[in-house]
Amino acid sequence: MTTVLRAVPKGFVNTPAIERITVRALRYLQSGFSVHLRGPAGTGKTTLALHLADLLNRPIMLIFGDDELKSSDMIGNQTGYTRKKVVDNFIHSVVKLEDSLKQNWIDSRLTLACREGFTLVYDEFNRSRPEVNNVLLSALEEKLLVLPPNNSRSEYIRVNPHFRAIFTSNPEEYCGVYSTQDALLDRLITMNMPEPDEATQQEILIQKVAVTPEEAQTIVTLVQQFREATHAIAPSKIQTVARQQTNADKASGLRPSLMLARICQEHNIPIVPIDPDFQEVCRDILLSRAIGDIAELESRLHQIFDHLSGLENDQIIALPPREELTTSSVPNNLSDTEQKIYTYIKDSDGARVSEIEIALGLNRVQTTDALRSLLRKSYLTQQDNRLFVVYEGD
Ligand SMILES: Nc1ncnc2c1ncn2[C@@H]1O[C@H](COP(=O)(O)OP(=O)(O)OP(=O)(O)O)[C@@H](O)[C@H]1O
Repeated sequence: MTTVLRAVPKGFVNTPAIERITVRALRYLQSGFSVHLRGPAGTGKTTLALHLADLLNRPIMLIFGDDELKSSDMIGNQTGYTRKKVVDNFIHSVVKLEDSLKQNWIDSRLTLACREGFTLVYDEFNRSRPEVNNVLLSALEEKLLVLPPNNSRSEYIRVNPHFRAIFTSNPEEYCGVYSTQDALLDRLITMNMPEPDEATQQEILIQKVAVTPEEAQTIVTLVQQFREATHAIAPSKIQTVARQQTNADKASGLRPSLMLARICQEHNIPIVPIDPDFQEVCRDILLSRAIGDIAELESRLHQIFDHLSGLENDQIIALPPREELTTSSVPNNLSDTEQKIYTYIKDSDGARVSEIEIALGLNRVQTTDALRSLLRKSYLTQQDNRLFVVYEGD
């Protein structure tokens, strides 16, 4: 069954940068041209395509590009037939049978959109085989959609003047993407959608996930810095086969930023770079998206946590030598677990989360809860993945 979308895309965030591209695209569509939004994964192409389609105020037909897509999925096909049988038994001894078969044609999405003047959104159209997209050539240029030969109906339909098409695509070096025929590209106005600027990404996080502007800034900056750091790790390495195996390093930072913001927001995880829970979510979301040695990536990420917490080497509050310590007592407002952890870290001159767990026989939840509380009360600080006691008088 063909579904016609009438829904208004929810939560579309407009910023000056998005507004500029929207206005340009709308101009081209209003002048009767089809628009093609091209750019890396996660830059907001599909969201903008649906927003533009909504602004055109016509029903929307949505097609997703796919290697398995066939021409018949685009234009339609003959499904089954109607059989008419007339039995003439006026004279009982003579039986006359008249049998006729009529095949039924069912319009598919492109045909319906062309016939009715709907807006077609063809998402990631270059994931379909190029020959499948050939049917679009005459529809876009001559405004005729050619149908398979059939005796009972016209072999083409005139494209309704309200018909518009909005295409989106990822760059050709992406896995599973075909190069687009020049003839099709020549009929479209292609607009490159770069990575949204930081202000746009922050605004999307604030409006979609309801994080504060400071939290949005922390997330967007962290993701951005991590992407820059991992691109810088070993450019030569990234040219290798490994690069072709994943699209992650080519994708925008917007999607991981949205994931981070949503998870932290929904699970009350403080969006602060020194928080152990926040760091774990960051590790889960970011490390798998980068290429390179996992230990090196992790160390880069921790440098960024330190940097954003103001704990970079040159900014770290120097811990005084032990003999100069002004107090060795344990603060008295701590829970039992916090006291144990505090004492252990103090006695061992700093420790990693995993060392604390093993030494004190605690599980991850107990440890991170206590560490969060100690960090919040400013009894601990973090440097290069290790926790240290902050002594009175520092
Ligand atoms: N202007 C916007 N307003 C609200 N959300 C947005 C906006 N732009 C992008 N997003 C959000 O960012 C994420 C990625 O956007 P989208 O899916 O449109 O990107 P895309 O470029 O089509 O990605 P892909 O190439 O992987 O399909 C989505 O969660 C989307 O909701």
